[in-house]
Amino acid sequence: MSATPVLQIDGLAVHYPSRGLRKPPTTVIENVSFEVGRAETVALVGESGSGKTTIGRAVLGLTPVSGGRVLLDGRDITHLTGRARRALSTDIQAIFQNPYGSLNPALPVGRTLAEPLLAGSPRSRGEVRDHITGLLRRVGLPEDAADRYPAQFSGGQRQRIAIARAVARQPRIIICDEPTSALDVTTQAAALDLLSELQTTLGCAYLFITHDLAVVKEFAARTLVLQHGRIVEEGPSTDVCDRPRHEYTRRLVAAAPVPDPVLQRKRRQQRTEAEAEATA
Ligand SMILES: Nc1ncnc2c1ncn2[C@@H]1O[C@H](COP(=O)(O)OP(=O)(O)OP(=O)(O)O)[C@@H](O)[C@H]1O
Repeated sequence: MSATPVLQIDGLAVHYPSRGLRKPPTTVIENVSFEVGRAETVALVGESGSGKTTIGRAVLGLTPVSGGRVLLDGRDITHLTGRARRALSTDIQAIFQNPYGSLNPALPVGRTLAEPLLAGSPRSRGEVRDHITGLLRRVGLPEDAADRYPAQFSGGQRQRIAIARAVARQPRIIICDEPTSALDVTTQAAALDLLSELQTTLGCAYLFITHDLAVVKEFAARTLVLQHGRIVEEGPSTDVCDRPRHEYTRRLVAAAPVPDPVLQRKRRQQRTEAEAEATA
């Protein structure tokens, strides 16, 4: 018997109100269904405006769902609000494109990282401090980073801080909405390596929203292609990237740079390890 997926999206629909009183709401997502397994990375690609971010926001409870269900470990979380929704932050986290906007500039990094920890079970100051030091080490930042402010870090370092915050309470799944697209190529590769490593050690799943097929192929086991709010193609990332069926993926593949084979091998190895641990 196969294990319950971490995330199940079943017939999801999202409508936004249209401008103008007489106009019916605009359908942005229609009848979208997919699953994400434990320690699995599923990529969500599609042209701008196809609804990728809206799906991520619906999972995070930031956008109201007008139809269908969102299940976390088999539990229906579609319409949870208030305290019940906040309690889910242990299990679902997000990393967004812009590390500049997603960290509070007025708080030292240590305080930002302490927030999710303090929101969980009670801990002493010493325990929190130790945990923060461990998190910073894990994402490759020095201990004294805790006392500095976001403005004192580079874009790549800030994204590492955002990743540290997302993994602080070992969530079941992280919604990654173009987490590397604001970074240069080297920093992007380092951030993806970090996410892979964390998946191997922590076993968290990723729903990875991106426009970058090279990233998809290296990082995600499966890929969903979205167009006008519907899934138009889905399968193992190698199939979607090597034998694209849809016009959008064909165009993307034609425009994608040739991926680095060494990096690809490393990512495949990490994925296999994470999957083996998840099924052990
Ligand atoms: N708050 C909102 N109110 C009304 N319409 C919205 C709102 N947010 C998004 N939309 C519309 O929903 C559609 C999907 O937007 P979404 O941001 O999910 O697309 P996307 O695939 O993530 O695009 P991109 O790749 O450019 O980030 C777009 O047509 C957008 O204009």
